[in-house]
Amino acid sequence: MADDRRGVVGYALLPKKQQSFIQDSLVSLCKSKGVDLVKIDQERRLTDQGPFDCVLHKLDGEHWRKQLEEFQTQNPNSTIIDSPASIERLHNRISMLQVVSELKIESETDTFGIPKQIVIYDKETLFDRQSWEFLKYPVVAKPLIADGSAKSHKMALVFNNEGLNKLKPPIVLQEFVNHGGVIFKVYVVGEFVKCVKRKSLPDVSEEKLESLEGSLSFSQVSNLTSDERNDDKYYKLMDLEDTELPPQSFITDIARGLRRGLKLNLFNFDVIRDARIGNRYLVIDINYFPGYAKMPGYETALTDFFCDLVRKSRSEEKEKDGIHMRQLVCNCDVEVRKIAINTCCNDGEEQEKPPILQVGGRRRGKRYRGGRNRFVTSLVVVLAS
Ligand SMILES: Nc1ncnc2c1ncn2[C@@H]1O[C@H](COP(=O)(O)OP(=O)(O)OP(=O)(O)O)[C@@H](O)[C@H]1O
Ligand SMILES: O=P(O)(O)O[C@H]1[C@H](OP(=O)(O)O)[C@@H](OP(=O)(O)O)[C@@H](O)[C@@H](O)[C@@H]1OP(=O)(O)O
Ligand SMILES: [Mg+2]
Ligand SMILES: [Mg+2]
Repeated sequence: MADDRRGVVGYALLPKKQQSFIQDSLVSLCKSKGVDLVKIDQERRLTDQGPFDCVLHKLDGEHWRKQLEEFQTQNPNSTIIDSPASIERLHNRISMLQVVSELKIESETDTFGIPKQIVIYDKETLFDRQSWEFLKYPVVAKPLIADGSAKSHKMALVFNNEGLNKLKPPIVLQEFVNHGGVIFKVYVVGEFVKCVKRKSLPDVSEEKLESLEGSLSFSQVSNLTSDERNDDKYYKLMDLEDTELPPQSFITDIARGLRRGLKLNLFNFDVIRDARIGNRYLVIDINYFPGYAKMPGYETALTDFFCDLVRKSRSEEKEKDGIHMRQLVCNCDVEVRKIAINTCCNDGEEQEKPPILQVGGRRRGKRYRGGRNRFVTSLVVVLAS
């Protein structure tokens, strides 16, 4: 780490996410690099907890947003990963993919985009086939809202008009693009980018389309376990090994562009290769804070990212507002504690000392913001030089 203090990353996650993400292997690798992962108590005010160099979260709601705002105001040097406003954009399947259309990436061999799609708000428009005649069957019907609920993952592959009856607007109708039954999931962790293959829905040929009835409902296909897939003849025939990954540099360019455009650090996106064209890639979904534990080498990628964040927030701390500051960092035992407080605290002292810009530390497991106190166990004092 940049200084002697250990980095602290506070996390606020739903129980399921916490269980999959906060694994011992990640916690101990972070620890060995000087960063502690600390669970945020969601029952208590965020501003009463910490200090945190970084707050990592996947929680929604106005109450939580307010907590984050308040925390950021009181702790301008801490980083919130990621900002609720940026995450919000991914909760709507139209705004989610808009950013892809705005990307400009040069490649001589490959192209990218999104499938043709339309948002349908009511049944009238849904059954008015003319209003979306530019879409050919089959189409995928997706709930417009992608808020992480089970409902928001419930999709239908619609083969003909008959299949429209079961749909419940607001939905996005998206052209189903044949892609060889394999989807590419691209995981992004700050600068880090990793592309993996997963099973997807199989291609639908024109002949098959004619014989298929109405629609097929499905949910989180690429998350099914191999047992679940093998039990179902629909998925049995596909083979991942034979599929070539998309060019790494092309995918990395898209990932970097999306990261900038979305102002997000932790997300993944699903890409399919259009079987009709071969070198055309379509982004069909973007997810905030996905299942990183399924990504090979997730511990290293995340640990490097956290270390980087801590380093950056500390160097910003020192050069904030153009003032060069000195930091006194003490992990106090009784004697050092006395000396540190006597040396640093302004109260009642007349001798010349550099002005104190910021005092922080821990007292009986709580945050300490200055003043004399003999129970302070660690102290960070920022002095103007
Ligand atoms: N336009 C499309 N063309 C072909 N297949 C598609 C298309 N859209 C979705 N799929 C298939 O349906 C699956 C689910 O779609 P999508 O990724 O949009 O849903 P999701 O519930 O948001 O998924 P995730 O679990 O990744 O959040 C995809 O993984 C892919 O297999
Ligand atoms: O864990 P969470 O509940 O956040 O679920 C996320 C899930 O991760 P998991 O594998 O840990 O379940 C992700 O899987 P991968 O893309 O990485 O395969 C993806 O399906 C996200 O869309 C889910 O987020 P949601 O859209 O529901 O918010
Ligand atoms: Mg997806
Ligand atoms: Mg999704």
